Amino acid sequence: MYVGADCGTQSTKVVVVDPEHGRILGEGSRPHELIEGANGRREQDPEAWMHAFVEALGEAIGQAGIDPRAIRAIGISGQQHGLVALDRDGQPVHPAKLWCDTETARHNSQLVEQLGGEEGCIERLGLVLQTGYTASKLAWLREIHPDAYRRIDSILLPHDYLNFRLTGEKVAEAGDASGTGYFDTRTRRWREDVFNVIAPELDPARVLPRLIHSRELAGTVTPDMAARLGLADNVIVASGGGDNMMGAIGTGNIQPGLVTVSLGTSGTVYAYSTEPVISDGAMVANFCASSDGWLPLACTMNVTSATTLVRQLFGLNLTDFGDRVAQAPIGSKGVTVLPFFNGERVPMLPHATASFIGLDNLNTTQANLCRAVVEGATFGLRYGLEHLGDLAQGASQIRLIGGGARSPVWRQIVADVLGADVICPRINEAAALGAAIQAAWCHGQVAGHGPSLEHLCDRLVSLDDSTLARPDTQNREAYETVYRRYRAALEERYGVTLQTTLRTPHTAITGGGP
Ligand SMILES: Nc1ncnc2c1ncn2[C@@H]1O[C@H](COP(=O)(O)OP(=O)(O)O)[C@@H](O)[C@H]1O
Ligand SMILES: O=C(CO)[C@@H](O)[C@H](O)COP(=O)(O)O
Repeated sequence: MYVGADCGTQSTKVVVVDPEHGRILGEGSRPHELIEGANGRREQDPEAWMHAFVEALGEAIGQAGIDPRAIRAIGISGQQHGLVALDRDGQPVHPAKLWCDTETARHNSQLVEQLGGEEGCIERLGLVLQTGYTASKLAWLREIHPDAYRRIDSILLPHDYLNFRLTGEKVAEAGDASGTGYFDTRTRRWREDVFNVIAPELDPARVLPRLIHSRELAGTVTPDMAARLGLADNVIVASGGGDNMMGAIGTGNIQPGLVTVSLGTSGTVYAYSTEPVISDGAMVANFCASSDGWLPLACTMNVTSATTLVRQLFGLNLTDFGDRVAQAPIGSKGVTVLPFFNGERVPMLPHATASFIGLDNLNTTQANLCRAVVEGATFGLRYGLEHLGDLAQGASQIRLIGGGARSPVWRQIVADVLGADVICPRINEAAALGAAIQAAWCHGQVAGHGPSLEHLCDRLVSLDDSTLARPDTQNREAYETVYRRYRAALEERYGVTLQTTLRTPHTAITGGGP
């Protein structure tokens, strides 16, 4: 049996799988609290992740009805980019600053400038630094909390931290390391020179974790932790990876031709590539996959975070919210929402706020506002998809994951807006499943005779035909007009247009929206 856990922004989800029989045996989840403050501060206590993991694991094992001593390996997936800075006793020097924190926008702009602008970033890192990435969080800590900064002994990402708590080892792999901003995503190596620009007082050779391949072990569960979790001795902990990298594995997106879209707290759209992809701008991040290869990705910051705000404003539960969305027509009777409640990454507007545009005395209804926020969040993903150009446009199918994918009406909106067949895996918690699959892969690699990752994905990633949504021709046409309205609002309010060129060593792809 193998365990996969995904430490998302809102909760940690755990699955227990039996790859031999291709079965998911149990699932569990526990929420985490978000510490929010002025100026875009969004932080979490790393201890809360550990607590949630332990509780969710207990629930998943209980549901599976298995003896925990039958578990062979664990894989951890985690929200990307969070800064977990530890002192020499392994204690956080400050709460973890998260991917969705925009307090560090100024520090990010300064770093981009110091590195020679967007071109300089691409030359050194293979991508352009964004406010959400780890780098500016470290620069912020250095300036705002110098005492905490001085106590830094090691720097980890959220999933690296959970690996450390389980094994006592401080390691990192390329997928999640891609989002730090001090890692070259083409050569899959730390960029010590860039790290020195961000944190000149810290020695990267000492504070950065050792890099391992994603098929390698992070370590084995320590005896104390094994006793706490009821596990057998020497349970393996796989390298794990960022939640999007694990979502790719958990949706079988490990070779070119598929697109995965996640409707989580963030929205992400990504496609596997066998080569690094170089964008001439910041919209597409040339991240590495947590298997082999690369995972060019566009991330928007306001998906279920935005829909939840509107849903809660009207005091609706998820079912009633879905009903309201279904009651309104396409285009929400002229209401356009730019849902940038948290600021935004794609397009790069860290200081933006949300806008409700076109409200009048007839269209200001719960149904129109609920639908408009869902449409706005989905348009953001289309904008991201357009930046992925041919990498995404040739895709045969979109595999839809994340909490929002549970909504049938939203699935149809995604199919109509993105213009492709949309289907969900049977297991909604695809990142946790991907982590379990990676754990089984890694376990096999250590034994020297394990199944390939492709084989494991074939066995464990199954699609739920009842979730299939196909684009409807009339709806698509209607959405072209509504999407143009959204883009016009984006341009008018923020001067944002779509212009990007993606390159691999062999191709040049120009993305172009209407
Ligand atoms: N049927 C649904 N319709 C819309 N949103 C939903 C639905 N089910 C769950 N969600 C939302 O999904 C979010 C959780 O998604 P998840 O992918 O687990 O997030 P994360 O990984 O970022 O913690 C919550 O905000 C929840 O309200
Ligand atoms: O920052 C990114 C991707 O670059 C986000 O996708 C985070 O990885 C958070 O994911 P969710 O909690 O929304 O799953």
